[in-house]
Amino acid sequence: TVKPRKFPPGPKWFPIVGNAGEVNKLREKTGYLYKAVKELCNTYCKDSPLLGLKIGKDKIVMVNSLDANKEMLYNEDIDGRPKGIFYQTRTWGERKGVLLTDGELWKEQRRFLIKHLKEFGFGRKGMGDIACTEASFMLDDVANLISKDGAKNGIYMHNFFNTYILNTLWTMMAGIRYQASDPQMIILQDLLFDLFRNVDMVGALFSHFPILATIAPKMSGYKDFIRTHKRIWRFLREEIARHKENLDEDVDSRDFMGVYLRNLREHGERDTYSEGQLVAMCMDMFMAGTETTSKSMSFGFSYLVRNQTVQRKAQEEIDRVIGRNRLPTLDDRPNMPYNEAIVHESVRHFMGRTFGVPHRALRHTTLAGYNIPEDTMVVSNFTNILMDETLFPEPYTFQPERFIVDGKLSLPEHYFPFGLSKHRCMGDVLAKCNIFIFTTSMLQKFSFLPVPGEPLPSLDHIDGATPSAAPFKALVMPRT
Ligand code: HEM
Repeated sequence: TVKPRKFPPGPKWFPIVGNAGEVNKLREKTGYLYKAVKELCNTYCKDSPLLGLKIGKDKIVMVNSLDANKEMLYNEDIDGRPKGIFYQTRTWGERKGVLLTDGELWKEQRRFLIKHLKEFGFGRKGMGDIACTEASFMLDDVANLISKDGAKNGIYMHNFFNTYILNTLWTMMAGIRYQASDPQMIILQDLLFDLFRNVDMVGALFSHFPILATIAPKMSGYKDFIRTHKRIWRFLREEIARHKENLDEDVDSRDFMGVYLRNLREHGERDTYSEGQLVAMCMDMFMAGTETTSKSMSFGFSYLVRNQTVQRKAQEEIDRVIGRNRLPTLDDRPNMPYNEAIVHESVRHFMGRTFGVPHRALRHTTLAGYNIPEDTMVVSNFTNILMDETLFPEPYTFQPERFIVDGKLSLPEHYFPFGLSKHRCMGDVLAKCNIFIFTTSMLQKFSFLPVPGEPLPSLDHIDGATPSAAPFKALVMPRT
């Protein structure tokens, strides 16, 4: 309960629980974790860019200003990822993967993943082709949906993109795509939904209070966490086994599983390379790459339905640059600053309602003049940057124009929703490619209108491990 010397300001720490009670109360009152943090900042750190908390066993520092975030992201002493039951149990008690690891394993495996995805998946052509193929399937599905009678009442859009985003990732990882109605797709979506439920950006109840995993496994979320992870490990291991069986025949297959397994067969399990590591990396790609992208798109579309002027401008650019006779490709992107700006504005609205992936102080260090003890969790509060009205005027409106200067796309240096420096997002290129291809393909073929007699999509969102646009429908009309 005694705060370390010069620890960032924040509420008083109570024995055992720390500030868990106060944070929870505020979260319940405001409905959102980011609003709870904002209220605490207003009370305790008017003159400080940092808020210092303790939740159960964890010391947590929220980084609230632009400058302090840059300082933190470039400080190598804060390049760790949190340790503990939550972060290890997800990978059967060992630290594996690339999203929540640090040290040699993270460095080596991050390098491998980036190199091979560049060659086979993230390379412009491979990635663009996968997105375009998936977009065609998506357009067919929309056409089928709106040919049905019920479509007159609008189509739910807030989770519409999940299937297609998931397919682009799964194609790169395992060379597989599923129809939206395929039982495997339904299982996969269900697994991911469970994976995100009951956790937030800084962990779960049992990670702050590990004793609860033993004495109250159900109530603390531990039991569900284990159950869901066992299911996802099984799902991935089954696919890995299938890949292993076909490794000799599929010599040309370029998916990540094949590449990793061939590497293991050639050099054996060694250093940081293992089949378990492959399972963990696939899980990380799902966790980091699916909801982030599809939810950015649903925020984007909720605003496009609200703001028909933006939609019309995007369609004018699509008609002018591409026309109606062929689908958009990545080659069109440099000629379409307005649509590209829509991509960035969609991502801003998503990240502007959440926190970054937590870092951990690897050793005692300082940040913005405060002491940060070893093992403190340090978290970027993206709301304070991406929704700051001095940096992004009228932040809760959707204005692609804010990213356009003299007719060209121009991103300010305070726009870094994918992070900065060594832990920078590994999927930003893929995310931007998918959002561009999917959004322009949809807007080329269809218009998305408010449903007559129903309210416009709400500006409120649903809190969770990642924020979701509130459920909304659009009346989808083919463009003539
Ligand atoms: C709109 C979509 C996305 C956003 C806004 C986003 C944002 C971020 C952010 C803020 C981080 C943390 C950076 C840090 O800790 O300093 C991150 C890390 C990461 N992202 Fe993304 N991401 C997106 C899509 C993706 C996709 C599609 C993939 C994979 C295919 C992906 C894979 C990763 C991985 C593996 C990391 C961990 C990197 C590391 O620690 O070295 N992300 N992302």
